[in-house]
Amino acid sequence: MSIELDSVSFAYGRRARSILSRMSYTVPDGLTVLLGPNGAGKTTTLKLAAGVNQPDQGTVRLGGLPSHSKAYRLKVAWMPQTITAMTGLTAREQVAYTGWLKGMNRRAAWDASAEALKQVRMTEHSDMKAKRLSGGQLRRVGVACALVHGAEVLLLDEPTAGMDPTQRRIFRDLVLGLASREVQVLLSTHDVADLAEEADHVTTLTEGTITFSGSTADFLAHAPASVPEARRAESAYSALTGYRATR
Ligand SMILES: Nc1ncnc2c1ncn2[C@@H]1O[C@H](COP(=O)(O)OP(=O)(O)OP(=O)(O)O)[C@@H](O)[C@H]1O
Repeated sequence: MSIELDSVSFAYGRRARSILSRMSYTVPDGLTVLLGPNGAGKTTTLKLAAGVNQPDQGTVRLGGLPSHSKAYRLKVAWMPQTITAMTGLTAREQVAYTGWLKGMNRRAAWDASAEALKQVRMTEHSDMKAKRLSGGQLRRVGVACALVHGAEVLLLDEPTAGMDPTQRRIFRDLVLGLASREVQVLLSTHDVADLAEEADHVTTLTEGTITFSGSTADFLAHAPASVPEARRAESAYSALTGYRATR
């Protein structure tokens, strides 16, 4: 079962220009990296896929469930670009609270919170006030919030932005582990080197248009044969979009 955007159009406001026009896209299985430059429409696409925003035209569905339904939102978890630490709450309380908001009872949310924090390797910080966590730690709490209610699809918006190389590595291993446990993951980034080579699929978005969606092998095949292995993802991205990759 996959999220399907069917001929979706979206503008921020009635008179605003359309950010997406008749976009059709099926989120692939496994781990997909959504690549695109600043302003390409990655966040907009993820918010539509999460049911946070509704399309002006077209439909967003998961196995027949429309994205405005509660059942849809229970199957899908979205991690926004900015995670807000809740004043006064510990990391564990913040994650449990998110589970409770998703409809879990208090006990289940409390237990699931510990499990989700374990998955993101934050157990030792679970009793720290969320406000006192570092940016990278707070992002991991954000992932735990996305994991807490056992969603089938995780939509992660620029989850590695602002992380140092060590945190990036921890995060990369975490995401790879999640996707291998049969959770569908769609992760946006403008850092091509991030995960593109380890992902199962790559989708590129340029000015609101999907310019490529396919297997990672097919994506990398767009790099000229002469390009060294370490630069293949960046080169394939430039060949497909005309944009230089950023780091
Ligand atoms: N709330 C908003 N109101 C009006 N316009 C918006 C709003 N959010 C985004 N936009 C516009 O929509 C377009 C796509 O933005 P979006 O955030 O989806 O891109 P993105 O690919 O996620 O970019 P970034 O990598 O910078 O996060 C941009 O032109 C942006 O200015």
